[in-house]
Amino acid sequence: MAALDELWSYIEEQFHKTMTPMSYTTWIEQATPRSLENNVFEVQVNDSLHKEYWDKNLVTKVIEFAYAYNGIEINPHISIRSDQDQDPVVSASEAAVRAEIPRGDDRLNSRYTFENFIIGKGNQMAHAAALAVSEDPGTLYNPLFLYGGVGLGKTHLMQAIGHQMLATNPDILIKYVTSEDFTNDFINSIRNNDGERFRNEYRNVDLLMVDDVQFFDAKVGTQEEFFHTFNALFDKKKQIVLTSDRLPNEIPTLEERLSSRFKWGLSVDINPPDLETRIAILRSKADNENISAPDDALTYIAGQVDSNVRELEGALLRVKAFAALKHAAITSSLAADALKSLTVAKKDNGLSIRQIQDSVARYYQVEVSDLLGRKRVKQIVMPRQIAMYLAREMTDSSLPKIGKEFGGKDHTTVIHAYEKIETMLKTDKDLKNEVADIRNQLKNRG
Ligand SMILES: Nc1ncnc2c1ncn2[C@@H]1O[C@H](COP(=O)(O)OP(=O)(O)OP(=O)(O)O)[C@@H](O)[C@H]1O
Repeated sequence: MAALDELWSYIEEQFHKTMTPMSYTTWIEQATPRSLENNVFEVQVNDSLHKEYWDKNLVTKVIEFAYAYNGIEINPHISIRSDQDQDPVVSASEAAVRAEIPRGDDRLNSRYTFENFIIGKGNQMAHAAALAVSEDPGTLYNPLFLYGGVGLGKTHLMQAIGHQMLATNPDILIKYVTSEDFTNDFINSIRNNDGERFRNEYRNVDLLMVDDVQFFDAKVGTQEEFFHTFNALFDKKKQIVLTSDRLPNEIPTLEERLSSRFKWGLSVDINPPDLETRIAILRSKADNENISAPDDALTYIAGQVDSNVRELEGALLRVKAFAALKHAAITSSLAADALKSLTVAKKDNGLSIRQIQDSVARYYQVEVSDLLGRKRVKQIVMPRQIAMYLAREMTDSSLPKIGKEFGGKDHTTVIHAYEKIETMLKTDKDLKNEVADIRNQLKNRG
């Protein structure tokens, strides 16, 4: 093991000297050396994209470094770690010294940099793809197509590519537009009879970023114009980055020739962040904005908003404003007060936590007192977590209230139960059916 650790330290040191801090964080810090036997050097990485990058760009260097270190020729073998040994949530800014980023295109948001992007399970592949593109634009993945739900960081990652490319070479030309801007520019160019200026503006850039291509106008030849823009840039090996809320072939108004081109490069999705990542995002946001908030308050907020980072950030700002109004420090109970109206949703009227506990206990043939107790046997832990999950899903109760009604448990216990069941429901069909049964029983209660 010692030989492995020492070799890895040496390799890390060499990469540290030669890579940008952000690349080092993404490619090296997120990799784990596993073994060194018969000169086969096993390294584990997060996903197929990291593996591809390693195989293409880093393996040869590792061989060279190892040879320089002890004169032995090793054979690196890069494998993808399984889901269980994932090591998510990397705060990029922790490890990376903030790169000197010159002022870029005025339309770029200065906050949307790689340094400000928190990497977690849902976005690590998209992040790695974006970083790879910024290091090697126009060749590796062209176009890069980022897709996923609302407010999950697609625009942020896309603009981070722009910032990073400008940081590497301030002379490059970049352009960021939404698909609607493109349409308007095109229509205006026809109206003003200056098609040439329009074409110059779009076809002479090194990086073209088009946000929200699901809104591409189906009329007035816009898509035809974009088709020619795309071809012109692609032929010159200029990088194109696109975002959308879904895959190209799922956009009904998108012409087939565009949709097929959009798939030429790499399409990568961004999924909602898990609890740990949400807390890390809030912590980074709080630090950046000098908001003093204890961990449990951030955990509480992260438990309330789970599928949209923009709303998550909004919730933090709301708590901050509420604290200022009350002249009070931020705590988890203040956060609960501030966010009360967020949790009052369209939920089943009049359903109590007690009714949920009764139904779940009956369904799994356990005692309600077991659900409220602290026994850790599997036959009880699962129904208890399911009951907490349903209490969160089907009532307006706050997390602390749910915790209290489950025998005085902490709200973090409720959040963990919720997250666990939510994750399991994605893959476990039996559990899905059971939870659906209980929901139906509760809905049809007489
Ligand atoms: N992983 C992350 N780390 C830090 N901030 C993030 C992260 N993901 C999203 N954000 C922040 O969340 C907000 C919304 O992100 P963004 O606008 O990029 O989302 P989007 O996916 O493009 O949304 P839309 O579908 O509405 O276009 C931004 O303020 C962004 O900085």
